[in-house]
Amino acid sequence: MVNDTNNKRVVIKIGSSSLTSLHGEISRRKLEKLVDEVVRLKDDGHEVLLVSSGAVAAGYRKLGCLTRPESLPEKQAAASIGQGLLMESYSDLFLSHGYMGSQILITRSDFSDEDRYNNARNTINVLLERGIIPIVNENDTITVDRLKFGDNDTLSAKVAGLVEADELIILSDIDGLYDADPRKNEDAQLLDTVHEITPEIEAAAGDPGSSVGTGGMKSKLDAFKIAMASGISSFLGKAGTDQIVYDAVYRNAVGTYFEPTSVIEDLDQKKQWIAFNSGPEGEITIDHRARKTIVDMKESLLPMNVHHVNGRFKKGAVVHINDLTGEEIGLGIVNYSSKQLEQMIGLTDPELESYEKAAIDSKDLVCNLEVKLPVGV
Ligand SMILES: Nc1ncnc2c1ncn2[C@@H]1O[C@H](COP(=O)(O)OP(=O)(O)O)[C@@H](O)[C@H]1O
Ligand SMILES: N[C@@H](CCC(=O)OP(=O)(O)O)C(=O)O
Repeated sequence: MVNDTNNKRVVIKIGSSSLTSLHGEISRRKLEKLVDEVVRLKDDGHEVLLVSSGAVAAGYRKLGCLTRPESLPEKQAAASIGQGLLMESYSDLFLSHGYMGSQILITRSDFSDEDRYNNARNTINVLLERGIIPIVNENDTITVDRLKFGDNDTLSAKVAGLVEADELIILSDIDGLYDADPRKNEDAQLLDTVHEITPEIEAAAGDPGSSVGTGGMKSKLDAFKIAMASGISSFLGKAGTDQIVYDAVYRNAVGTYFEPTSVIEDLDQKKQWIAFNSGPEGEITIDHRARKTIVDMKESLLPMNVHHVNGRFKKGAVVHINDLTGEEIGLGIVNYSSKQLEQMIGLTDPELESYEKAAIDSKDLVCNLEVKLPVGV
């Protein structure tokens, strides 16, 4: 994080429709506008990281497709062309202002492995501290569907958590979050501040607004939930509006501000990784009393509280924790393999004494209540 308290670490996510024309070309004008704003923030001393979509949208035409392709191999081939073109344009524009951009392509599996996750953080920190503008996108060309983040909205929130950003700004083709899908309801009202993403707000979120957008408002809400639980202030506003990014950082912009969750402690880096990035490998079931211990009293889960084990996992794996009704309570990192845990079930207290460690330490345990969203988003 930057040292001067006035200077912020800002993550800006921009969608495909805000960077490209309808005909599958990069819009130099749109890109220039964004770059000008980033440059202004940099000149003010802020650190800026961009999460930029647009690889598929910028490449499909050059691939010979008249419209955005549907098939995965064609989308991936288009991204392979478009990503290079996007980076070329960003680099040119940033260099013309004396700044340097750098490319970072991430897959979901890079984030589900804790070492690679920490490594990504170290690399990005070096770039930010040296004044470079990292430009992140999903590694679309090689990622198979089931391993995709899927949309850059949640990717941007996970990246903001990774680098402990102060602000996450998501730019879209709409000027904020409305209390109803504005395409279906002309009386829909813009919400200027959101403290909690309630079921009513979720019900009002619809699909993408353009033929090139992928996430829609639903994926933006998932992103804001992650940011809020990670203690990051966020903003949703309309790309292309005059100095929207600059004004959002100084809280003068028209749009929707999402406040970090205050009733809940911010998740530390380890818990953020467990909750939002890890790939759980199995399940353990615990009883009602143990649920109280870990959820209400925030204590470690002891081996004697493990009722049932599902799946094969090693010590150090992340597992789902369920109660006896099957409801998920949270996620945690186990200190024992599934085989060891199974052997412990049914042992008496004195027999369990030889196992010195908890089944899951409280520092490695995230409960749904803590993050107020389905864990593992
Ligand atoms: N409650 C809502 N408030 C605002 N926009 C909404 C809402 N529900 C659905 N939308 C639609 O979501 C679109 C933005 O998502 P998307 O098309 O994925 O944008 P982008 O390509 O900028 O990421 C808006 O254009 C709007 O039509
Ligand atoms: N990674 C993809 C974009 C994925 C995505 O979320 O797109 P968008 O909804 O336009 O932000 C690309 O660069 O084409």
